[in-house]
Amino acid sequence: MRVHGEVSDDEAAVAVVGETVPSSPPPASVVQPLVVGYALTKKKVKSFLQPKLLALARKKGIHFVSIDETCPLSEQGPFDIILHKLTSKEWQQVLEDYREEHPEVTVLDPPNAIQHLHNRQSMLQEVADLNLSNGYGEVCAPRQLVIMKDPSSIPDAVAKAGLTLPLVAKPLVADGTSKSHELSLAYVEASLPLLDPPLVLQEFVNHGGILFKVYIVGETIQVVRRFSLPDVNTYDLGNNDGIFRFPRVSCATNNAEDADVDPCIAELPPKPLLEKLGRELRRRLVLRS
Ligand SMILES: Nc1ncnc2c1ncn2[C@@H]1O[C@H](COP(=O)(O)OP(=O)(O)OP(=O)(O)O)[C@@H](O)[C@H]1O
Ligand SMILES: O=P(O)(O)O[C@H]1[C@H](O)[C@@H](O)[C@H](OP(=O)(O)O)[C@@H](OP(=O)(O)O)[C@H]1O
Repeated sequence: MRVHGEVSDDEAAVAVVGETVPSSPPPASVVQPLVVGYALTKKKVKSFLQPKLLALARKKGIHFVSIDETCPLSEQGPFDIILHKLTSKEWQQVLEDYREEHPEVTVLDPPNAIQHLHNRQSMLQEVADLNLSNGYGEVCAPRQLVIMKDPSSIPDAVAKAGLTLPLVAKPLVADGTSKSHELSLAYVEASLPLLDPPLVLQEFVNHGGILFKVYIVGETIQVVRRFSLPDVNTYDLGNNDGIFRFPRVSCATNNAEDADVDPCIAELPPKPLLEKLGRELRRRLVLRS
């Protein structure tokens, strides 16, 4: 990387989304901007590269440049970092080739590391294998089962695996599409053949209707409180046929920061536990951030 550390407002380079990188070297007294090339879907550009973030980046001397996927990557840049979230096989290959040619550029994250995260089975297996507990608490994954096809086989598969209803069903592939974020809930066995494989089935875990979403970048941890599915009781179990679908249960608009909930439920998870979780997951998943 060419530049580390912050620059003052006066020194900061002007970052414009989609702007090309200046090729002539700056005077020695001017700090070079950190150039982040980004290859993101339109949806992600809209949600992520918001004016507030761009203004902050500008202050810090970080320069975002749009990558044109239709042109050779090596002819673009130079970049310090490539930030990407595209899933095609061709793009993964382009990135792998680029990484070999440009080991000095940080690719966030390397395609082979992300493979794990495109599949909920492999992603959650890492959590299940963590076996993490310290003086502050414990991290576990709900019991789960993968169904690849044939919805009519689900009741038998569930019985064989010893999973207890109700079950949540999540698409196996987590590729950033709206469909991949859909969640289904089945209370009774007769509803299970209505599900749509390939999917991961998980035991429903009562958690007081509040979820903590943990964002980790390097050593920085940010936890937010969101509304979630309410607890299930025995009445629900006997009175809900069919499949209940939830598109975005704990999305940003379901903010529960100021909700009037039992402090025992709303209390944030202990930081030392989250620090250990972040470190362990990063190591196991070979992720950079
Ligand atoms: N096993 C479970 N028991 C009870 N509720 C669950 C369970 N798994 C997920 N949920 C609920 O479903 C929501 C979506 O879960 P999912 O695992 O799809 O999260 P996610 O992929 O991290 O979602 P996103 O990144 O889209 O916010 C959670 O926010 C939570 O409210
Ligand atoms: O807004 P929060 O609560 O942080 O939830 C995010 C999800 O965790 C991400 O998985 C979404 O990104 P993808 O849709 O690319 O997976 C991401 O999608 P977005 O970038 O389109 O907003 C968000 O839904």
